[in-house]
Amino acid sequence: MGRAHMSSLMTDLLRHSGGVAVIDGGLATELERHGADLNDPLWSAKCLLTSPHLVRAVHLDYLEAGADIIITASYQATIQGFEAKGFSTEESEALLKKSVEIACDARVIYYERCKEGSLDGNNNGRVLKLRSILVAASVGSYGAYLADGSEYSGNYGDKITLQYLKDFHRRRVKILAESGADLIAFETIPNKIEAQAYAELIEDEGITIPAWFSFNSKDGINVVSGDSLIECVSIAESCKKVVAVGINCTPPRFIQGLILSMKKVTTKPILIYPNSGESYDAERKEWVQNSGVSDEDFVSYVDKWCEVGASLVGGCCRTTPNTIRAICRTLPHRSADQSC
Ligand SMILES: C[S+](C)CC[C@H](N)C(=O)O
Ligand SMILES: N[C@@H](CCS)C(=O)O
Ligand SMILES: [Zn+2]
Repeated sequence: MGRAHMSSLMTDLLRHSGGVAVIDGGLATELERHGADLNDPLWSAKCLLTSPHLVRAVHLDYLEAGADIIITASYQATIQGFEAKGFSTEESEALLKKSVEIACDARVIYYERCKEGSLDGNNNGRVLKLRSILVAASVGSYGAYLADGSEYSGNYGDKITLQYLKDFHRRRVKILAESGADLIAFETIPNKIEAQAYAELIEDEGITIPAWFSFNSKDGINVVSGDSLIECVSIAESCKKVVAVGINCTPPRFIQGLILSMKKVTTKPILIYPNSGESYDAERKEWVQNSGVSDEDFVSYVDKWCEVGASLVGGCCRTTPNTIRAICRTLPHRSADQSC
């Protein structure tokens, strides 16, 4: 894929979707809501082994809720993590590819349903609209691999160098880039060193699909490690293969201020997919109940986010297909053709 084509992937999607594209909601927590047990070092990637059909069904639910981009179940899928479970390197690489295949299968099924749905005219509230859909291959941070909630602290210690992080992610990123995904979603990036590692890696390895960089924050000012958001976003800004930059898995109340900060240093499309605002107990691998916002409250922010500069909006952990459906309904250019 040439450079021009890389940047046109996102501009074309935004043009087709009327200026704002919709990202899916939390995949992992939706799998959990359907009964999956994620209390495992692989977290959601465990479902690639135990319940691929459920992963596909959840991708489909998000497409039928109106998402234009679905994110694969590879957030915590690493070759090192699979090998620790006894899989060979080849098997581990195949599991990474499988995460993308499942999402691509869901897209094919969705397009078939669109054709059938437009024939029988009864969509039961589902969005069945032939449109551009992108599959984003998730890459969670080194902290996610540690499976101790480190992606909410970003404190890796002095031993974890830039070179270490590049080597940790290298093979996984190459496999995902060649798996048929449309782009790579570097998500929940907790610190500057990991952003730098990704930026160098995609250049050094000649990665041929575009990427987005998405950071998380717990104070509405900096990224979770305390590193400057401005410096983190500047790394993304200087990387030509990065076609969007933004924030995910962060409470909705912080988002508006974070968009305004990012706008000072980026001209790239800004993406926003906050969590429900609930907090995560990393030791118990459980969410602290009743600490978040309702779908209505979440959606009440969306217009403002778009007004101040967000071009891609969705949800992260503990948001559901209902959240995504509500986001689509609130976007004026989409509501008219929701039930095609
Ligand atoms: C974004 S957090 C909720 C992801 C889960 C974490 N890496 C864990 O394994 O507990
Ligand atoms: N996209 C990820 C979560 C990132 S915090 C997933 O739901 O698996
Ligand atoms: Zn999340």
